[in-house]
Amino acid sequence: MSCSAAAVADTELARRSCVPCNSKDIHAMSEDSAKKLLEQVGGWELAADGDILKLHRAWKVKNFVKGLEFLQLVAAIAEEEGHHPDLHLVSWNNVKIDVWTHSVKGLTDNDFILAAKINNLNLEGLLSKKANVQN
Ligand SMILES: C[C@H](O)[C@H](O)[C@H]1CNC2=NC(N)=NC(=O)C2=N1
Repeated sequence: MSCSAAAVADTELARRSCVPCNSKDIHAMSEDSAKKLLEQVGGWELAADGDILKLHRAWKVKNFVKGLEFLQLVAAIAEEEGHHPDLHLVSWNNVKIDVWTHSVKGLTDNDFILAAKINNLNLEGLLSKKANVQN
């Protein structure tokens, strides 16, 4: 059985746990570091919000209720990890998620760990078949 490099890397990040964001040792990473880590979280892109770098991904879901189910799954991971993304359900069937570390106004490993864990969710039955290339 073959497995893509991205899928393997996703799993490595997904096995890690987020660390508390209020530590003094936590700093926003450079854009170059973020670009390197981005290769390990398929489907996510970097988005600059003013000076703040964020991770962004969008999915098209079957309907509004399936979108809410999706967000509940993400919320459970966020609570487990103590790291919380910005969640959007837009125009009834578009789930959009931004992940960033509020305390440092930028990206940390926590954001990539969370993105990898979101990528590992089983979204069977939730996504629109037409519009999603990945997951
Ligand atoms: C104490 C605790 O780690 C912090 O309040 C957390 C909670 N969740 C968080 N989530 C995100 N995305 N960024 C934060 O800075 C953050 N802070």
